[in-house]
Amino acid sequence: MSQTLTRTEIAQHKTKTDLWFIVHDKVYDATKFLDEHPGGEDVLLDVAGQDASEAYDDVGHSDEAGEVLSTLQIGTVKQQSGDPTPKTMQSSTSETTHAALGPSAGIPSGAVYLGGLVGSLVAVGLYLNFATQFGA
Ligand code: HEM
Repeated sequence: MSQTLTRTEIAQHKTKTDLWFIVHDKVYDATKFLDEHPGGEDVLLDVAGQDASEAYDDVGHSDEAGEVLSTLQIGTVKQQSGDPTPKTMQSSTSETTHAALGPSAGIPSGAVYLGGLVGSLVAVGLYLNFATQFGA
């Protein structure tokens, strides 16, 4: 079967008797598989109607699991302009933002060093002045 389904449509199938989810842009109907899942039905209910790609990969499922998964496919995800950006894209964007802020943020270290040096010289000067006056 190769129907294309929107994320909004998929999100409506999130009950024990009607359970879909997405793994890598493919849509699966896991309703019949709920009872058989070696990892239990709760984890599948947790991702019902949602994108389960990360959760599925995190477990390190076997090739056998992948074969079962492929028998449950009912379609693919229809890409829409309002869809959330993939995680990898988001993190690279925020890294760029940090990098852009980096050089302009904070005081240059040279200025801090110079400030410290001037401060020390003033302190030594005051001490010498004091010592000369009072003969310490
Ligand atoms: C229809 C999709 C899925 C299929 C066909 C499937 C299949 C399997 C199979 C065959 C196993 C036994 C171990 C292995 O062969 O890798 C397993 C274990 C497991 N799965 Fe899934 N799985 C699916 C989805 C998920 C999802 C979406 C999650 C997490 C949200 C998940 C979490 C787990 C966990 C926690 C285990 C237990 C591992 C253990 O006890 O060692 N599974 N799954």
